[in-house]
Amino acid sequence: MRRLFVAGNWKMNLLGASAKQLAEGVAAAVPADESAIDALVCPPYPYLRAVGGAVDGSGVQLGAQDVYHEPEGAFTGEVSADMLVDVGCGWVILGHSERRHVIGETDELINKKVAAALKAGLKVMLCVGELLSDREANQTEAVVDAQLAGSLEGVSDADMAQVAVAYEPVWAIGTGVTASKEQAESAHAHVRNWLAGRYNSEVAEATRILYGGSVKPDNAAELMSQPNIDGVLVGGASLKTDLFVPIIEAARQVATS
Ligand SMILES: O=C(CO)COP(=O)(O)O
Repeated sequence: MRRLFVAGNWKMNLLGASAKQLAEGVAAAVPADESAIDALVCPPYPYLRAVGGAVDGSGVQLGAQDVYHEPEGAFTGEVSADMLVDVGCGWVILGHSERRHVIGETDELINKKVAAALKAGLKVMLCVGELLSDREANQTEAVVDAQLAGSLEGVSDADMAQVAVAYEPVWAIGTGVTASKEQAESAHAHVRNWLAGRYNSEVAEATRILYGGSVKPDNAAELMSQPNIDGVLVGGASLKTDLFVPIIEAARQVATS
């Protein structure tokens, strides 16, 4: 049975005081002995330590939004996987559509980052998802397949225990347009099928596939009730305690119903 996973991607939002306050609010909703669900917050790099301190002793895990693949050296502005581990991160988001489409990251670069993160002991939340134009051209599955294949090149069956996939259709991110539960479930089932083909049925069954794209308290339970949707990666609604905590509660309700 896959454990439902609620993750917050704070993107480039908040400042020190508001980040700490939000983290405290989320921590208060997830006790250290939380048994039903997993919860994760991914603040910007400068606030990792403070947010890590605020969630320490709760059931909330800490993650970063990116990493660089080189271990150390003359890479101005970049942050290594060992640095993320050193400041208390357990997870890193990789391949987010904003990094693919705004910053211009390729599957090849994302693949190097995946390898570096896994080598350092970080768990990876690998994001994939199609543009609206891809969906309209009936290319959703081909695009997702290519992203998975490129990003997971060289990642072993055993490594996959440390990887979760987030399906985030780009047209649903920050737009208020959520994929319908049928659209999301269909894409998730496709990803699981891809995992079964590339790896095996055990890996496919065990890997968590999260949905991301305009998740809100009022659509979270419906999405997470789908058989292949194992959680949500939340952007905008993860920035407010009174939106993110109800999504955590929705997950708990689905998990225990
Ligand atoms: O990109 C996302 C999470 O990584 C989703 O963002 P929104 O929830 O703001 O649509």
